[in-house]
Formats: sequence, structure tokens, C-alpha cells
Amino acid sequence: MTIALAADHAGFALKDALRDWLREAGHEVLDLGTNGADSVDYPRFGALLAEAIADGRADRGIAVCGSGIGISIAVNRNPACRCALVNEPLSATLAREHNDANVIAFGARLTGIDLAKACVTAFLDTPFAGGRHQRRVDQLTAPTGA
Ligand SMILES: O=C(CO)[C@H](O)[C@H](O)[C@H](O)COP(=O)(O)O
Repeated sequence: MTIALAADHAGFALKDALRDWLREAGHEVLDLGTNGADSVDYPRFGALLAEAIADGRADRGIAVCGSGIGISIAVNRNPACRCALVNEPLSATLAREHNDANVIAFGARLTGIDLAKACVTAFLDTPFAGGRHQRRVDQLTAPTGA
């Protein structure tokens, strides 16, 4: 499984820490930037991450900005992505079980590295439950939304 990561300037340090931790654990990682504290715009990095999911370069994604809000909105503009903003591990577990989320987002100004690692572990280890949840996920991508 290849995991893509992207962040704006507010999220790059948490993104880099998660990238290094995932690589040390043996995961294939695609780092889409940004790679420093110079101010950049989260829509661009959210779109880069979403495109990597949509074209198959990555199976899962992790998006980080200051609050996690802006970049999760940006990722979710791409219909290939179901991005969940998470602040604690149960949300990451439910995002997988119920929503088949393929991207999670963090707010680096709100969530520390240890909590983020626990969320990522839940995100990577939890399968989609299917069943009634599949019907609802299908509705997310249906042309009418119904
Ligand atoms: O999009 C956001 C808020 O919804 C992110 O937190 C951004 O990282 C934030 O807006 C960046 O703010 P800054 O003052 O330009 O660093």
C-alpha cells in the first residue's frame, strides 16, 4: 500500500514526522510537499494529494494543514477521495469502518504527533465494514447523490 502525504506550511512539520515514522515502519510513502515553512496555499496541496489517489499512485492519503479543515475540503473536491478530518483514533476507525475513507486530515495546530500516529495506525489497520455502509458510500458518488 502506498501512502501519499501532503501539507501546507502549517502542516509540513507534522507531515514530515509522519512520513519518517511510516518509512521506518516499512511503508511505501509518496511525499507531495510542501517541504518548508514558507507560506503556501492548501488547495494546491490538497489537489496534488487527491490526484495521486485518483490516478492510482497512492492507495491512501494523509493531508495536513493548520486546522485540517481547509485541506480536507480541498481533497474532497475530487470524487475519487473520501477525506475525513480526525482528531482522535476512534474517528479514524469509524472513517474506515463506516465511510471507507481513503484520506485522513489533521490540524497540526491542534493535534500532536503521538495522537496523529495513533490515528494513522487506526486508519491503516481498520477495514471497511461494507453492508449498509457500502450503500451509503455508493450514494456519495452517485450523480444525483441519492
Ligand atoms: O485552511 C486552514 C484553516 O481552515 C488551515 O489551517 C491553514 O493552514 C491556515 O489557514 C493557514 O493560516 P496562515 O495564517 O496562513 O498560516
